[in-house]
Amino acid sequence: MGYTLCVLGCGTMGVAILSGVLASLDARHSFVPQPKKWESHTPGTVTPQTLEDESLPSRFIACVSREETAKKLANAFFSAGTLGRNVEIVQARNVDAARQSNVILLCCKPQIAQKILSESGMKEALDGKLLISILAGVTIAQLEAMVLPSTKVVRAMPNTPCKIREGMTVVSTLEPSDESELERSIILNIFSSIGRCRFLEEKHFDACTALSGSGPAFACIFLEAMADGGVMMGLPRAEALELAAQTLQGAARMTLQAGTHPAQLKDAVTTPGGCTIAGLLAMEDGRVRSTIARAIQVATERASELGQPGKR
Ligand SMILES: NC(=O)C1=CN([C@@H]2O[C@H](COP(=O)(O)OP(=O)(O)OC[C@H]3O[C@@H](n4cnc5c(N)ncnc54)[C@H](OP(=O)(O)O)[C@@H]3O)[C@@H](O)[C@H]2O)C=CC1
Ligand SMILES: O=C(O)[C@@H]1CCC=N1
Repeated sequence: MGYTLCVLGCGTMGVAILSGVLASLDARHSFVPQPKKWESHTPGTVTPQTLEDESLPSRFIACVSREETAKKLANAFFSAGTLGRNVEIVQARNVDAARQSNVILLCCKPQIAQKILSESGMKEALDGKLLISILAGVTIAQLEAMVLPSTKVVRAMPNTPCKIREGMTVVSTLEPSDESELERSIILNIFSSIGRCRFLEEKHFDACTALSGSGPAFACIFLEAMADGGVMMGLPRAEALELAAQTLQGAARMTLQAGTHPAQLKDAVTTPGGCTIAGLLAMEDGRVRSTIARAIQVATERASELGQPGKR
């Protein structure tokens, strides 16, 4: 049982998603399976058990255009050592790969989508299938214009931490229908196995692209700057990075797990007349909040241009 998952354009994000999904399947299968209870099953109906089986990938195809990239991918997945779940790496054979697959994850650069989706035979290869696009700025309407009406197009905006199963993915909302039950399950199985996943209306996608898609880069600037400060004050570089990274992770987890508001967290650290308030005032003097918020604004505006041929 299980379906074939094809990654069309398997670069940084394709590898991150596939690696995370393979690791999650390994984790799932490392448990000793419990004997399943017999349950009545009317043919044609979808029980939770069959839904689960059908919504898990069991075969993986990764597509690239260059031989050099294919070789790099083979090494990456070989060294990942996933429990015998091989990834078939194909070069310049997108249509054939899509034909053999049930779910297609479009992970190429936004400007390559038109070229890949208009390859001879691609429309037919995608007929009746689920196409999940992670492309920044390319809308569902634009993608639907490139495929047959029978292809179900969904957008997702993941981020690089998917690779270690700490990702954040936003998926475009699905209209409730019988078919969307299995699609929802497939999408959730992919993205919630590699981090957090939530559905949001497509109108929010450019903002999500900037905030969580680009966000790891912004967070790394903050992380590096904190570590630099520690180095300036004499801490060894490696320890300074460890302290900064774990501190950011701790603060983020307190917000996510305990639901504590960041302002409350900040106030709890800030002893009156102490060193934290001295540091906070220095940050405010540097307009750190508006700088960070403006970065998200500018990145959102740029994301909206990435689907427009004249502005890429
Ligand atoms: N990077 C990120 O953090 C995020 C990126 N995104 C989105 O994900 C998409 C991919 O980004 P990213 O992974 O960084 O990009 P990469 O450049 O790393 O990956 C693109 C991949 O597409 C392949 N490719 C190019 N042309 C073709 C073709 N004709 N047929 C098949 N494969 C092809 C390339 O292979 P080859 O080298 O062989 O050409 C490469 O492996 C973008 O649309 C981006 O907007 C979304 C969220 C986060
Ligand atoms: O920089 C970009 O365009 C992509 C989209 C989100 C993260 N990287």
